Amino acid sequence: MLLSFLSPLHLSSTALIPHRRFTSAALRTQPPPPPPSAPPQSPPNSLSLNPNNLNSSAPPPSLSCALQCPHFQSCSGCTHEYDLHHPSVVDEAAEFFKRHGVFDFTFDSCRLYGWRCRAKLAVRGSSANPLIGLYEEGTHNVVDIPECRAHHPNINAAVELLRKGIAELEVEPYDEDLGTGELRYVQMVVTTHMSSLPFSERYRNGKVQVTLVWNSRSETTPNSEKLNSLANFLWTNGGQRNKINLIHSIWANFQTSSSNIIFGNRWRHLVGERDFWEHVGGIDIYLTPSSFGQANTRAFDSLLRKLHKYVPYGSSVTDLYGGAGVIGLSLAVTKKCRSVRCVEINKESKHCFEKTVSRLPNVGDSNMSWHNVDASLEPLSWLMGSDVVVVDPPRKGLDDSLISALQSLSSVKRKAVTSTSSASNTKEEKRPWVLREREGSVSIQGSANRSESDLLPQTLVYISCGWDSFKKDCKQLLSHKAWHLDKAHGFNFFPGTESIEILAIFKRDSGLTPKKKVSKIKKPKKSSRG
Ligand SMILES: C[S@@+](CC[C@H](N)C(=O)[O-])C[C@H]1O[C@@H](n2cnc3c(N)ncnc32)[C@H](O)[C@@H]1O
Repeated sequence: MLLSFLSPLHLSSTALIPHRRFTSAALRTQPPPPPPSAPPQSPPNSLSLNPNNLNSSAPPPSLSCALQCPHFQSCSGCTHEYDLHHPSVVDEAAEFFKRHGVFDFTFDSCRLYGWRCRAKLAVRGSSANPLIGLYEEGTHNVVDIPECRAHHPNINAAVELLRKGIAELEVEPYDEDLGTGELRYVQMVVTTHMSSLPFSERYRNGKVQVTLVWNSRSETTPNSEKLNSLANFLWTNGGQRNKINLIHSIWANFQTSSSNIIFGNRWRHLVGERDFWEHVGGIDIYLTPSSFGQANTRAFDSLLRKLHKYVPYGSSVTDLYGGAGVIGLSLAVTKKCRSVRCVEINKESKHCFEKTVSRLPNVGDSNMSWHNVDASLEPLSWLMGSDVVVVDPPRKGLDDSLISALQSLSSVKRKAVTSTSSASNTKEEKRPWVLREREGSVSIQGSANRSESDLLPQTLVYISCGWDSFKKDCKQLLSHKAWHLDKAHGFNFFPGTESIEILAIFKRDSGLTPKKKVSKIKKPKKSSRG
């Protein structure tokens, strides 16, 4: 049997193995959790860590930053119950960066509760008693998590509405062993972008886009009537005409495969607003239910705002592993970039890129493009022509070919590369992968027309969700003396776990041994008195 543990931690379309839990049952005290609609405040946000103090004896667990979730022992989502504001990997990270010359690593503890704006949940059990949640660790038993402390409160509210709908309409949850039943999974994604509300009320009033993963090939199969009834139930009882006004829209995804892949290829918009917008990094971004999206909207916004500080105005930026180009486009607007090229393997993101560009303010001068390309093929051609390269790879880290290209930049003979570069050579192109790439590209020409093909990146921005792969990649980049680490920051993207998001800024070394400065010996001034 295929192992498939559904974990909320990461965002692939397959289920993942949950983290091992490190906790002492004896430490578990049970004060009643505060109501989900009023999450307690996070502690002060940005902590500057002094690595010299990090080994002092650990303070006793404090309830002020404790998870206090009734599902903690059974659900596989969270692995840590105490000190949510300071996962222990932060201390290791501070030490690591200190060893590599960065002494002012900071960690932003972000929002500790109600932070998850994107969740994929399995639906099992029976129509009279549906279970909607994650797998118990090491099993395929789904645990109901109605009071999850990580979920945005409106995800929990939408799950409760779904539970009622399943019972009332006698919708059959999926049976993994038999392959029978109707509803397999549900994805809930919250948008907090409601410009009609004052900023302080937007997060709390987030609306939920619901995707029902239905066990049939398409909307024409006999059981699709039940799907429409369930969508109508949710919309009537939680849509914009209802006073609860909780649901943004309802989509269906059709999946009959017996594998552990959550989504099939067929998506249908059923009811509510089709367009889904969020606001991060100073821009409105467009997402479809099938797009990659960060689960922790607020923490991602903090990371982007920090990142803006390291990109000079008017830069030329390449955004590798760029998804729908959120990072690149956010820089295009806030830093008035001359050019932004986004490189992404998933062609589904192209539409989101185009829609996002359509709402960007004041980017008249900027050339912006999106390319449906594997970043590991011909990576040098994407590095050339930019001052700043941003990489935001999946958890496994950078592809080897990209690391080699980054290591070799100093020795690149500019002319030789630009003449063969797929990004710059438009004449008589015969290479099939380049031709395919052009077909999958979108290009928005601004008025900036300076030739940039001979630029070499001076700054590398590495955004990482995989601490182990980051350490490995970082050591490789530093070992060739091609780059040095300049700054590093951590963000609490997944409170309750040992995963943190890293923003690291590397600067390129020329590869030349610096010439010794000839010190000018000042002649002593002659005293006017002789
Ligand atoms: C962590 S996500 C980051 C997405 C985007 N930067 C964002 O914040 O929305 C990693 C992205 O890399 C893409 N990806 C994975 N392997 C790739 C490759 N070899 N070449 C280009 N993109 C790739 C994935 O499809 C995914 O969209």
